[in-house]
Amino acid sequence: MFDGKIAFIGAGAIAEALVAGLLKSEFVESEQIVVSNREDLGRLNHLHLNYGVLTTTNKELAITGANIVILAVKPKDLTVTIDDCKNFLHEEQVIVSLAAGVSIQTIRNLIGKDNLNIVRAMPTTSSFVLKSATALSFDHEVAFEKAQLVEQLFKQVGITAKVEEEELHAMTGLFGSGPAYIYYIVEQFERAAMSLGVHRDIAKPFIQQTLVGAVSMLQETNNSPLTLRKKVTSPNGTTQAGISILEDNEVSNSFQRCFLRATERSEEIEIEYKKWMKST
Ligand SMILES: NC(=O)C1=CN([C@@H]2O[C@H](COP(=O)(O)OP(=O)(O)OC[C@H]3O[C@@H](n4cnc5c(N)ncnc54)[C@H](O)[C@@H]3O)[C@@H](O)[C@H]2O)C=CC1
Ligand SMILES: O=C(O)[C@@H]1CCC=N1
Repeated sequence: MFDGKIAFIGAGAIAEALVAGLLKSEFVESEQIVVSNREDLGRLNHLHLNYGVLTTTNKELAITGANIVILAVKPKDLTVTIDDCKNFLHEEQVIVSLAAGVSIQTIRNLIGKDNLNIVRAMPTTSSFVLKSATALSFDHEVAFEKAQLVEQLFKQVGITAKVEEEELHAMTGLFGSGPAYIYYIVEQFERAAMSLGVHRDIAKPFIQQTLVGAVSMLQETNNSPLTLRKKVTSPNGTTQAGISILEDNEVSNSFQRCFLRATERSEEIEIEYKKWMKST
């Protein structure tokens, strides 16, 4: 149990997933969380009504007294957001940026103060159900106990790994975006089930059980995905026929290109920011 205050700046999808997860884990109580965003009062009301957290559009109110400040805005909004927040940020706090691709150095420059504790975290929306896989990267200046606190926080909502900052690009392209790739596959199952005449009420639990079953097999047997796939695939059977279509269409290459492109996009965001910083 944490007895301090957490401020979220940005009230979108990932902020909600983290708020829900942290409350579910009982790491904090709702009065210890304050969520702020620019102007969307509907969004703040939603969070207040559903989670009981404090909400405000006033960033000074949100940040004052907070031990942990989580920047949960899109990379494109980070500059303006930090500009609004920087007067209230100080070295006693730990500042956690969730923004894909924006480096610690850039964040430090935007805030324009020394001795800040800056951490980058790349959680997933599965924080909502305490199943995030969160990559963490710590600035060398982060005090030991602050680093521990951040790690403890993200461990409440899933698993964590500490990585070098350069590795965050790949961790973002693979795992930050990861749930979306899985949902995309589920969408394909749903489409096919519908067109093949499987009733929606049956298809939905069957698709979910197929995913859960496969994940449990990976977790609970010591078998590789290839071994497990081979056990499903009978010679000249249905699975082989299905997989042959994926292979004919180079779906494996498409997946590799997808992960690479997502990783590159994170790198591009970093470069775009650095260029922009130089030009101002
Ligand atoms: N959605 C996801 O699965 C993940 C997102 N992230 C990162 O988290 C950040 C937020 O992503 P989402 O929650 O998906 O975005 P979102 O668009 O759902 O939410 C962004 C929030 O920021 C607020 N905002 C925008 N400008 C602001 C300002 N000047 N001051 C205060 N609030 C402002 C918006 O009102 C909105 O509530 C992004 O940088 C993204 O890279 C990281 C990991 C996973
Ligand atoms: O799509 C994005 O840019 C963010 C980062 C990882 C997940 N969502």
